[in-house]
Amino acid sequence: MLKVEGLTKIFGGLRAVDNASLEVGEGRIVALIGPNGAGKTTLFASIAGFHPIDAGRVTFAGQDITGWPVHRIARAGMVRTFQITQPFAKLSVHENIAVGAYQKYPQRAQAWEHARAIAQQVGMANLLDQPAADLTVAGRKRLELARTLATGPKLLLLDEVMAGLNPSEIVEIIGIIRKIRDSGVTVLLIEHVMQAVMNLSDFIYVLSYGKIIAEGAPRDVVSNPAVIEAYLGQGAADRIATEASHA
Ligand SMILES: Nc1ncnc2c1ncn2[C@@H]1O[C@H](COP(=O)(O)OP(=O)(O)OP(=O)(O)O)[C@@H](O)[C@H]1O
Repeated sequence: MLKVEGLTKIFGGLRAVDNASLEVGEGRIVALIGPNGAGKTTLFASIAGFHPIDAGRVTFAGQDITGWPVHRIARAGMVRTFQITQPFAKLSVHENIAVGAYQKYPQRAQAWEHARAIAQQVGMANLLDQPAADLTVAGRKRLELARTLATGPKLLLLDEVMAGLNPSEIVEIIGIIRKIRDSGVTVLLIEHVMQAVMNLSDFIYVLSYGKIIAEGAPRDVVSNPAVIEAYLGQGAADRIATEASHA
């Protein structure tokens, strides 16, 4: 479904993403993890057309989409969420979701009904009439998810949709994301909540200083010494192994 080859994005002198390659197969949930500032959001934005890239190629659903503008990529079926959610505060939850739904259903009545179905899918059916401004953090995260989902994507790029949620809210959103995948939408997600990453992902890529330093099944990736070093600093993998042998 998505293939990224050798993507590089430079800001000034900084290689925020450095020759990164990844693939997301149809129907999968793939995670992109890495320490703060590793370049995850930049990679997402570059894939989805928000930044011009300095090198590399992005292929989506069989088409070379490198250099396409955001709206054309979105129309082709790839949409992203934002870490900082910006709903239309004065509009209701229903209206906010309908804004996304219009891209798929130009007729008002259909968009309205589709928005209702999406609200149901993300557990917001009882909040339809609330102004977005009144939502909790968890509610705003769901609304962001709903707005993008309402556009009818083939591939959803989710940027830290669990940040700021409490443990029970995380469990709920894990269930929602799994259901979204089961409904036929492929998912690529950036996430710091490891419980969720381990629980949800079929495959993980690890980014550090702009480079993909590891990839594989969740269990293999978290025990990879290069990944432990990237998160905890140089020598950490050895220290953990030594402590484990003394335990
Ligand atoms: N528009 C920009 N202009 C200049 N530098 C940028 C820009 N956007 C990001 N950067 C820099 O690129 C690097 C990667 O940032 P990015 O936000 O992609 O990391 P991240 O892995 O998503 O981090 P986090 O997990 O904290 O969200 C950082 O050093 C950041 O300061």
